[in-house]
Amino acid sequence: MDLAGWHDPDTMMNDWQDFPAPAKLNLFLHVTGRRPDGYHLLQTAFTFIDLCDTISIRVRADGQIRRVSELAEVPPEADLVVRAARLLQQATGCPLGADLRVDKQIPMGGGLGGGSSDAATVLLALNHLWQCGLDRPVLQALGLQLGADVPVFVFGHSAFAEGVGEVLQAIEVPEDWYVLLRPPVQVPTAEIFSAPDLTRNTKPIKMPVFRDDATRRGLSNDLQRVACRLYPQVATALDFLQQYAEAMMTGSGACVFARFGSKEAAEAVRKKTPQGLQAWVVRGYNVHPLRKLN
Ligand SMILES: C[C@@](CO)(OP(=O)(O)O)[C@H](O)COP(=O)(O)OP(=O)(O)OC[C@H]1O[C@@H](n2ccc(N)nc2=O)[C@H](O)[C@@H]1O
Ligand SMILES: Nc1ncnc2c1ncn2[C@@H]1O[C@H](COP(=O)(O)OP(=O)(O)O)[C@@H](O)[C@H]1O
Repeated sequence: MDLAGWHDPDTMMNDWQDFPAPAKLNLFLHVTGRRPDGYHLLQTAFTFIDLCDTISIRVRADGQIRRVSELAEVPPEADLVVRAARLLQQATGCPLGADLRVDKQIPMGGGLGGGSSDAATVLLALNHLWQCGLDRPVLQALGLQLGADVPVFVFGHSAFAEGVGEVLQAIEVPEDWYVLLRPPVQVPTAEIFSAPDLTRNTKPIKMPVFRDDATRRGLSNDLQRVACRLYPQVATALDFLQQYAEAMMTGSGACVFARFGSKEAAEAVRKKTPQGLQAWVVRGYNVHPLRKLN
C-alpha cells in the first residue's frame, strides 16, 4: 500500500477527506505487575503495519457528530471514532461537528489495535480540520481516556511502552516483512487479563534493541499462553507459522505474526496457509502516516 501523500494537508481539497489508521504489532509484551485499579503494568514494543482502516471525514457546521457507515457489531454511540470526536469537542469547546465514514480493513478483536487506531486518527484529523491547536502530548492524554492503546497511535512512532502502554519512548525497528494470520476467533482483551493463570510478575527489562534474532532473545508475549489455552485456534496458527520462523501473538490476540527477510519469503509462506486462517503479507513502519499532521 502506498502511504505517500496521505499526510499532506495541501492535497485535502475535497469535501470528504481521507485519513489512514494503520494497525500495530506488539513485538513482545511482558506483564510486570498490576495497579490497584486492576489494570496491568506492561512493557511492550509497538510498530505500525501497512494494514489500514481509512477514516473519511467531512466537517459539519452544526456541531453534530455522525457515523455514516455501518459497522454491524458496534453501535454508533459505542464506536471509538464517534467517542473520540465527542471527547475532542468536549475538551476544546469546538462548535464544529463531523460526518465520519470508516472503511474497516483491520479485523476486530485481533490484537491489532484497529479501534484504538481509528480513535487516534480521528483525534489527529479533527484537531487539524477544526484547528483546535492541541499538541501531541495533550492528544495522547485524551486518547488514553478511550483505551490503553490509543496514545501510541497519536505518538506516531514505533515505541517502547511502559505503564499501561502510555509511557512511550521512540525506538527504531527494522521495517521488516511479516506474515500475519488471523485465526477464526475474536479474543476479548479483558478476558485474557483477568485469567487467574496469567503471569503477572515478569522482571522488568531495559529498553530492548530490535536488530536481529539475537537481540530479541528472551522477548515473548505473556498473554499468549492464556490465549492459546482459552482459544486453541491461536495455538494452531502459531504452530503453522512456527515451522518457518519465530512466531508470536500480537497484544491479547487472536492474530499471530512472524518476521521474514523479504517480501518474497513472506509470500511463499502466506501461500501455504491452511484453510480457515486469513493471511496477509504486511510491512512494518516506524513512522505513522499522520505523524506530520498538526
Ligand atoms: C493488550 C494490548 C497491548 O497493546 O492490546 P490489544 O490486544 O487490545 O490490541 C493493550 O494493552 C490493550 O489496550 P486496549 O485494547 O486499549 O485495552 P482497554 O480497552 O484499555 O482495556 C480492555 C480491558 O483489558 C484490561 N486491561 C487492559 C490493559 C491493561 N494494561 N491492563 C488490563 O487489565 C482491563 O480489564 C480493561 O478493561
Ligand atoms: N471503530 C472501531 N473499530 C473496531 N472496534 C471498535 C471500534 N469502536 C469500538 N470498537 C470495539 O473495540 C473492540 C476492540 O477492537 P480492536 O481495537 O479492533 O481490537 P483489539 O483491541 O483486539 O486490537 C471491538 O471488539 C469493538 O467492540
